[in-house]
Amino acid sequence: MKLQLAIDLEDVQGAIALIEKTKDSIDIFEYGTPLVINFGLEGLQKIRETFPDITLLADLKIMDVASYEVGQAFKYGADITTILGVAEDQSIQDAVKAAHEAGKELLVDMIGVRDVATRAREIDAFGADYISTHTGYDLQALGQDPFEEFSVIKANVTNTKTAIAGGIKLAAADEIKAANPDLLIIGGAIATVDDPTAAAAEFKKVLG
Ligand SMILES: O=C(CO)[C@H](O)[C@H](O)COP(=O)(O)O
Repeated sequence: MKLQLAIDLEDVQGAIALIEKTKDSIDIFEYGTPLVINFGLEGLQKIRETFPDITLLADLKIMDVASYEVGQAFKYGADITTILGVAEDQSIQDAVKAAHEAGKELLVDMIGVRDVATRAREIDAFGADYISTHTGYDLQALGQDPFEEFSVIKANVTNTKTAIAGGIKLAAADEIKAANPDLLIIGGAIATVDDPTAAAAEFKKVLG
């Protein structure tokens, strides 16, 4: 199981400091959607220049103009970018093609998808690299978590690697182990605690 740290609530210097503190324990660093909105892809580029060798995911949550936007993520230093599962089939197919032609990877975020089983089978057939269940902050606030939907996704894909995200804490270690995703995406439980180095190391020790 790979561990991805989602960096959502920092500025670019804060993101750099967080990467420095956690890089011994983290496999993939996510330049989160709020950073994309606040600092653009120039912020991503600065992180890439600072850390040439880390694996970087740009969480663009693409909805349209897929080939162009996927290309921009990679031009500014990403190794992986994201498109929404609710986007048009054509957009997801274009995004997969653009990512693979660039020798990079695409993650499909299933946030907001209603018929998860059917869409998971379709995403699998499109050849995406990762498919992620994602309980967003707005539903986390209502007490929801991603584990039930994750099991539906896992049961409906054969080739696509699975990822899980949405308010996950280390207290859920047993559920995480049972779910056994290829990629575990953690934001606040590492990024917003007093000692991110220790929190990341603990996740790696228990689950990595
Ligand atoms: O994509 C996101 C929000 O849209 C977050 O990066 C993702 O939910 C992981 O963060 P957290 O563990 O804090 O929920």
